[in-house]
Amino acid sequence: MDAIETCDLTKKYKGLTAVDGLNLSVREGEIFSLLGVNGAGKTTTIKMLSCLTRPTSGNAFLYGKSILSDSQAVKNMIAVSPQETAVAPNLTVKENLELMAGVHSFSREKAGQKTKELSARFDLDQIAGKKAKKLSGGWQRRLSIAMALISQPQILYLDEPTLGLDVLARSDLWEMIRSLKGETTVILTTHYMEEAESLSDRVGVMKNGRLLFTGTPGEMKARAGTDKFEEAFIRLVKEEKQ
Ligand SMILES: Nc1ncnc2c1ncn2[C@@H]1O[C@H](COP(=O)(O)OP(=O)(O)OP(=O)(O)O)[C@@H](O)[C@H]1O
Repeated sequence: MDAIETCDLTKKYKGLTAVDGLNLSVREGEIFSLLGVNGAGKTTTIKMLSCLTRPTSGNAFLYGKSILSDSQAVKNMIAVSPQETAVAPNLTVKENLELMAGVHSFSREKAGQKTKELSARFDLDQIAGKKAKKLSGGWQRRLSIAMALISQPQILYLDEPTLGLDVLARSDLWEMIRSLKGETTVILTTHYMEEAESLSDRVGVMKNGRLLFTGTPGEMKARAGTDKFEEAFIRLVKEEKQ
């Protein structure tokens, strides 16, 4: 079964069509990057898929559950790590993870167990007692992703996961994201083409609310007739008539 399937998904804001008849499928366990220049409709798509905003028309199904008629089931299977880091600055790393476990009403025992498990898995145990505000941007983002994983989501949305990070922090986060492959379906948005190429099983390119292309990074380069991914993206987006 596809993890996500959208059927003519559309969102209009007054005179503007932000997402225009999107038909997209994302396979279970893959890392799928949604690409597009500013205003292409990526965030609006993700907002609809997370039931944060209702489509004007069309529908989407997450593991067969409709965002329109089964939004509670959809919300239970997703987690989001937003662009603005979602950590509580004055709480420690451990407290942030426990707080998130509390949000999901885990028993104290389960909260402790999940906190331990995720801290160990993502090397957060060495900084468990540190306040989040004292962490570097890369570690804050790492914590934010670990917090999103507490509920064991089937689908994880990562919005610009390495925005503004230095090259080392970025490479560490890439490793973290790669480790989720096959376990959690990951949808990520990014403006860094190197990141999309390096992490994605498949990519989708949007422009003016429409999907121009879906396929592997290799297929995208072949389609655009270049061996450079960034160049392929530019060609695809520029070639499309306004
Ligand atoms: N709440 C809103 N009201 C009116 N217009 C909106 C609203 N949200 C988004 N838009 C418009 O919809 C279009 C798509 O926006 P969206 O944020 O989905 O694009 P994006 O691809 O995520 O861009 P970026 O890469 O800059 O984040 C844009 O023209 C934007 O101005």
